[in-house]
Amino acid sequence: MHHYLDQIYQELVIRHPHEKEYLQAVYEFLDSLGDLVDSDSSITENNMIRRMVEPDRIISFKVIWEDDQGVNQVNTGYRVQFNQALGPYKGGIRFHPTVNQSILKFLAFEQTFKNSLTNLPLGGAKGGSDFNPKGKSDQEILRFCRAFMTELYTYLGPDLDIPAGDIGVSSKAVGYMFGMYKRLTHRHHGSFTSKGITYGGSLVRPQATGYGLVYITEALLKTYFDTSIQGKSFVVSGAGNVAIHTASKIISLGGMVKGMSESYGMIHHDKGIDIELLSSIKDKNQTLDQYLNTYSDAIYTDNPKDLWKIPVDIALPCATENELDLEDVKTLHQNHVMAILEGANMPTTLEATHYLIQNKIPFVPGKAANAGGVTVSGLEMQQNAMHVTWDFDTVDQKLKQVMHQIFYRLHEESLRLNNPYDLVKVANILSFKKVYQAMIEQGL
Ligand SMILES: NC(=O)C1=CN([C@@H]2O[C@H](COP(=O)(O)OP(=O)(O)OC[C@H]3O[C@@H](n4cnc5c(N)ncnc54)[C@H](OP(=O)(O)O)[C@@H]3O)[C@@H](O)[C@H]2O)C=CC1
Ligand SMILES: O=C(O)CCC(=O)C(=O)O
Repeated sequence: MHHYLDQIYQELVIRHPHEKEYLQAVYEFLDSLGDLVDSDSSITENNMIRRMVEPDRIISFKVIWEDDQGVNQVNTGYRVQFNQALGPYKGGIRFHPTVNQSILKFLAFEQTFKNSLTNLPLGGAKGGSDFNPKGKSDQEILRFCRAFMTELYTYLGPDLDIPAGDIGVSSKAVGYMFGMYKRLTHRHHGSFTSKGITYGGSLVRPQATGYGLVYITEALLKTYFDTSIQGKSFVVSGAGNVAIHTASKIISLGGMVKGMSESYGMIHHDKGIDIELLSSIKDKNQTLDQYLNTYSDAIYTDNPKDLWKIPVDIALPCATENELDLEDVKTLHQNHVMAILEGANMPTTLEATHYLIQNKIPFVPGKAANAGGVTVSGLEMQQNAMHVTWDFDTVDQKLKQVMHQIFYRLHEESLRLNNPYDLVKVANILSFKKVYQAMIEQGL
């Protein structure tokens, strides 16, 4: 890494030695900026990058809620408001037992630069709690969401910070949080996205991240291979919001999804996953092995990593951070994978990312490939501000346009830099430039 950038990184290691996900995201980012720093001495003189890699603020609080047995439970809640140079803070809320400050800092950091790539006027944030919604009753989730919002609401608002959903935060949980926000503020305004359709949500928001990922996959296949999704085989990790909508869009375009996973296992169906069946298994809170009751020719294993051993044309990690490591990408490469695109945030380890770039396997990082979710969140904010509702096709077309714009800008820049197989570097450079310029112009 460039000496000056390495200095900044080493300072962060000393200040936050245990925040490995945050350090990983910052390392990947800084590692892309060397040439830019060499070409413009003002970047080192104004020291802006040092200010850019630390969040503006971290709000951390205790959440006390009552379970169904009447016992008080305690969790930790957070909101990391990373950067508001481009607009109000914006980013999802995650409920998962693994949530900690490091994970939310990495997600908020990534969100800042993802939002920059969309060209929407949005800053970056992320929040959440180590609360585990799995196995909780509806009333427990309601009580938790109310308690969480009671602590957080004062830091939110349509021109201040606008959360949305993420892992473990269903549209129901968003509704409970927004409902509490309104009780506390007496305001009904666009201070949340991924809301329900009946109270100001946007059509296409539930599908947006998955559809956006498929739109960018289409553009990549056309550009690098002059082909389409029709007849291509895929694996899609996860079986949540992003994965399910990714898989159903692929199938509707004539592609075949050969495998999907959850944290405890994976299902391989060589004739193509029946996504309606898989979704209904999920809706009934059943485990993936139930799929075999209908399709005895499918294979279930209790290791989600077996997914990456299935020979396919395209792999789409859509579950969680660091789920795709060096061994996995080597296996995919041996099996002649054509491209890998990140539906999740930072699902690929640093070593695996380097391997893909070195071996010229087209790879689109999450901050570009999964920007569809926040894009439609931006469109939801626009509709709320204008008090209008757009139909499905209108929102879908706008989403497609933004995703294609992101991809073609990255590709063009990669050609300009003579390195069409390093879209990580160009995503970081392009997103950096806009945030940097906005910070300079506002004297931040
Ligand atoms: N929702 C959105 O709009 C956006 C989401 N993202 C990112 O996409 C990813 C998925 O989010 P989302 O779909 O909303 O979350 P969900 O909670 O809806 O789904 C997550 C899914 O991933 C599975 N999973 C978790 N860990 C693993 C693992 N190690 N291997 C295989 N599967 C696993 C979960 O299984 P189980 O239930 O067994 O834990 C679950 O099926 C996250 O990285 C998120 O930050 C990015 C942009 C926008
Ligand atoms: O819609 C949003 O505000 C953010 C979505 C999100 O959390 C993400 O892009 O990771």
